[in-house]
Amino acid sequence: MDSEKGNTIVLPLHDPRLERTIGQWDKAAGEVCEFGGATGEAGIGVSAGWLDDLADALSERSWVELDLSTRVPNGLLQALRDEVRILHKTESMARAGIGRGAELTRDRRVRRDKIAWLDGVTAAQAELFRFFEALRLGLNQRLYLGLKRFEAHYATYQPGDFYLRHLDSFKGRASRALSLVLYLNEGWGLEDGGELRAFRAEHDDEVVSVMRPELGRAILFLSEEIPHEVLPARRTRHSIACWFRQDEVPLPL
Ligand SMILES: O=C(O)CCC(=O)C(=O)O
Ligand SMILES: [Fe+2]
Repeated sequence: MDSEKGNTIVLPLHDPRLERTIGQWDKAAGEVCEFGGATGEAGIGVSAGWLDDLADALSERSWVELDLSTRVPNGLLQALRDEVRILHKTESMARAGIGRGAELTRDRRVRRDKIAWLDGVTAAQAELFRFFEALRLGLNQRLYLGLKRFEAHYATYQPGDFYLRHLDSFKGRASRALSLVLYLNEGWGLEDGGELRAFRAEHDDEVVSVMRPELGRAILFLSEEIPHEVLPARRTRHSIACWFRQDEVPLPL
């Protein structure tokens, strides 16, 4: 049992901006749209060519930076940002831990963010989950990762909050295989800090990517390969972290 999940609050938001997003997935997808939405009515902006590019980048260097603002409708990004803001303002987010279940520890020396798990119930989350599912299926076909499911949480870092260098998964656990972080902050400047720094590999100090957590930007990386850290934020910083997992039932990290 994941004690963190008990703190999730679901807000039944109706957001008219989302209605405009139906059909925009197709537009964003370009010529080929591989997967329909769960109900079949809305195509998703995940084209075969784009999946090929992602798979190539992941197999060559284990990470890839993405600008999802050209693929994910802007109304959806804004609706997700509004959800996390409401969760934060209503103090509905719980202090994040490290590990799971019996191994869960909340060590403020390591990470200071607050989180709320997504359950896909609001319209915005349901749409985002269709996008994650299309990614899962498309990358499984190309990389044989055996991704069985995904889990995702909102995270909020307040000024001064950080997350020290870590791996999202330990080798051989067959749990979290692929990490995706999607950022939800408009007008994030260099002076705002809070960058994600990704390193080449364990025991390697070479920085391979520095991400400013701007709305719609995202990074995808192999959970067991790429150590990363969140530098101290100087402004409230919102994001969604998603992990594609190889286990059918939740196991510790
Ligand atoms: O928010 C980020 O940039 C990364 C967060 C992270 O590394 C994590 O939650 O495991
Ligand atoms: Fe991480």
